[in-house]
Amino acid sequence: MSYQIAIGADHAGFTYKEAIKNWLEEHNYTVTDFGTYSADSADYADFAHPVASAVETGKADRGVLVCGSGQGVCMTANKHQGVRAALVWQPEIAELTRQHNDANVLCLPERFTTLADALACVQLFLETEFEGGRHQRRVGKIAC
Ligand SMILES: O=C(CO)[C@H](O)[C@H](O)[C@H](O)COP(=O)(O)O
Repeated sequence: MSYQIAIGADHAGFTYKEAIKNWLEEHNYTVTDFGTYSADSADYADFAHPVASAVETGKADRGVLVCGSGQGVCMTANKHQGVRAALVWQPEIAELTRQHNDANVLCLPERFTTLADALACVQLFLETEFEGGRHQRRVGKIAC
């Protein structure tokens, strides 16, 4: 069965969201695109909540969100139970947040990272395994 990815962005993340969607589809992921669907000004929470809900309810295996700084989508997604949304701007951080934090939603800042780095982050986020062990204990302490 194909891996399900929920994706979303505001206007400031629209260009990278489109490029990431194309990359995911070229690599045989199944993508649900929650918008936005143009570069017109929009509110990041309107797209981050549906993506996070899809991960929270198991309708998506992972989520990818993009806004200008990555902050607004990340704050919004982390309001959802079971969602561990990580703000990531370079590939090494993408790898670490999978290995150490078992992140299930990737938040990217279009205004502060290159598209090449953003795509590398997506690839590492999807292909890197959680290490468990001491990190499992710590992740277990996040929920309150
Ligand atoms: O949520 C954000 C900041 O925390 C995002 O970067 C938004 O994309 C940004 O605030 C949008 O700004 P704009 O001036 O309305 O384009």
